[in-house]
Amino acid sequence: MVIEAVELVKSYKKVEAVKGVNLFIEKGEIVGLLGPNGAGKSTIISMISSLIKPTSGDILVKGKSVAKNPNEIRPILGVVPQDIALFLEFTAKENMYFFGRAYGLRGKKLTEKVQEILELVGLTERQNEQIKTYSGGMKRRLNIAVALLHEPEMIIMDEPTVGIDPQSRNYILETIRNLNREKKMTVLYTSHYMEEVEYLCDRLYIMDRGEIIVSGTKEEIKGILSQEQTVDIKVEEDSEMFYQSLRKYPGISSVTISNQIISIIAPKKAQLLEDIIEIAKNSGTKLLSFELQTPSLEDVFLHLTGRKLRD
Ligand SMILES: Nc1ncnc2c1ncn2[C@@H]1O[C@H](COP(=O)(O)OP(=O)(O)OP(=O)(O)O)[C@@H](O)[C@H]1O
Repeated sequence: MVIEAVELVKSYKKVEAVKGVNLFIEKGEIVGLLGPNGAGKSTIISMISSLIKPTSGDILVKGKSVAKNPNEIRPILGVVPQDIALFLEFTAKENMYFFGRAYGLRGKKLTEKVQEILELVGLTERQNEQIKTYSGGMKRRLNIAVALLHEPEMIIMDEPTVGIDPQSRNYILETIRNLNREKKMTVLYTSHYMEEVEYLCDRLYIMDRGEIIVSGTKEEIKGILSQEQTVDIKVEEDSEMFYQSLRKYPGISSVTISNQIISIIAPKKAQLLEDIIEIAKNSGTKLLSFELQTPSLEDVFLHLTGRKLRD
């Protein structure tokens, strides 16, 4: 096991940011930590990387307590923070040399490592430009490159694709996949984008308000909704009465509305569509279409919390 968190708690004066979290990450896995803003993801990462101390509980990295052995643990982990931690006036290459030296790399080894990693994140061509001229996505790619310089066994990424262009986002996702497949890198990836976690991760933990609300493989998690189905109902005009009547339908666990599409999570039963048509008729609502969806991780979150991941 590379990481094990046991009954991890972090309290601030007014908030209990992490409330007794247990999680583990095995060697070679890509594990996702998925949750909305404020769920506690960054706090967990800061505790794993020994930037902040847990209020109680412990984190073991390869069996050793982070709190007791921070200096032994840092070389094992490459941490990519949410904020860009780079020198904007420097070129990408200069930034890499600066951080490489800070990690103790010198001479040929440093030169080779810098070039290898710049190639990996797709910045070889632009390495001699000051990074203040870079796009947000390129800066994030360099941020990842810096975290890989000391050849960590595991990389921990805190929402590395927030606010960047789709091309850089895809590049980052592919880079992580390749690192895992080709270099057997263990990865902890946090995000509030369900699609990214779904694409990348073998196993995941879904967090909300400081707690892990569900964990398992994607299939296991979606299996929670195996007795239910998601139906998108398109209506001619939004109707409060139709919406409220649907909410009262037996077994319905969620009803959300956006742009004339009402999405429901309801029990799988043959009569469901007929019942919806009846409810629509009684509330004078004209239905335009139905679409049955396979449940997504977003639906599981909605089912468990009654809220959307990105509310
Ligand atoms: N230094 C701090 N002092 C007080 N409260 C804090 C501090 N750091 C985090 N919190 C609170 O702890 C909770 C969890 O925050 P955290 O940043 O870990 O969430 P997150 O899931 O990473 O969300 P985001 O994606 O917005 O970073 C939030 O309510 C936040 O306001």
